[in-house]
Amino acid sequence: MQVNKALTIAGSDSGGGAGIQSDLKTFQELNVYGMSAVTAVTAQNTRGVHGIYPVTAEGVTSQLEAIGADLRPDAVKTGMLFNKEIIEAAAGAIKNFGWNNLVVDPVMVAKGGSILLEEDAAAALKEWLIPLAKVITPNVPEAEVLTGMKIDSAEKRKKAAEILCGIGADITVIKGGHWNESDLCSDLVYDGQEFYELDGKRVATKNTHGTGCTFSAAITAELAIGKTPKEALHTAKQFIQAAVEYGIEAGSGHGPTNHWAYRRLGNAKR
Ligand SMILES: Nc1ncnc2c1ncn2[C@@H]1O[C@H](COP(=O)(O)OP(=O)(O)O)[C@@H](O)[C@H]1O
Ligand SMILES: Cc1ncc(COP(=O)(O)OP(=O)(O)O)c(N)n1
Repeated sequence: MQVNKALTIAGSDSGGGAGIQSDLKTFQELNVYGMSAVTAVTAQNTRGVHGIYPVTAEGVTSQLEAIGADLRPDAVKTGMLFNKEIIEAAAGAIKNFGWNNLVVDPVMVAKGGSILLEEDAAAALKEWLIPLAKVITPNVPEAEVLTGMKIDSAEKRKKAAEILCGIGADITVIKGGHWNESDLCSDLVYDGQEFYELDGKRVATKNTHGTGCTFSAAITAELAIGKTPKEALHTAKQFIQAAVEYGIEAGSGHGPTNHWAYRRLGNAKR
């Protein structure tokens, strides 16, 4: 049986709600075979991050070379990369293997405030990784770090998206989870030519652990099966909306999103 394949280059979340665990569950739900290169092991639960154990850059390169030598991912995403050595290793392999169906989720800080990207590594993201990206998916605080501007109005959100496409991303999505728009939770898209919104309803819930990982993994899965970026973004937004609406009550902190809600609700068109 021929299947489409997607690769996540990201950190492990022992709690299962974010990171590679979230990405692989999302790939599976969207009928895509999932592969992973682990960048860091985190000791994490719904209450927060208790420890971070990075993999060496050599270890990351080795995983990527093993995948690249044998399996051909149809799309690739990056999540938590933790430091500039790992960013360089990931960008090098992505370039060498010509993995140009690339989604970059520039993960920086976990809910609860733990640092998932060292401070001096944001420049490496801009220099080495973002120029390779088909889609980049910062939340508002991440877009602020990457652009160096405060985003406190709709105009500034657009300006930031233009700057990020200027750095080299084909498409920038500035996500709306941290953007206070009353009962809306829409994400702004800029494709270098036009702006549009992925419309969503804000769900009043604490169970939002892993929203960004799940959303970017859904985009990656859809690109892997050959959807256009616009189609992939549309489906990913429906996927995350369902995953948040039916968020899972687990643990005493921020529970995870529900990866199977989209399929169980009968939204899957395939
Ligand atoms: N409370 C919510 N209700 C509905 N959608 C949400 C909610 N919070 C986040 N989302 C959606 O989840 C996705 C991830 O957004 P965000 O939470 O901003 O990312 P991150 O997890 O990287 O901080 C976006 O599509 C966003 O609109
Ligand atoms: C291992 C790991 N990777 C990424 C994150 C951040 O995930 P995100 O989807 O932004 O969700 P929150 O942490 O904000 O809930 C993570 N926590 N762990």
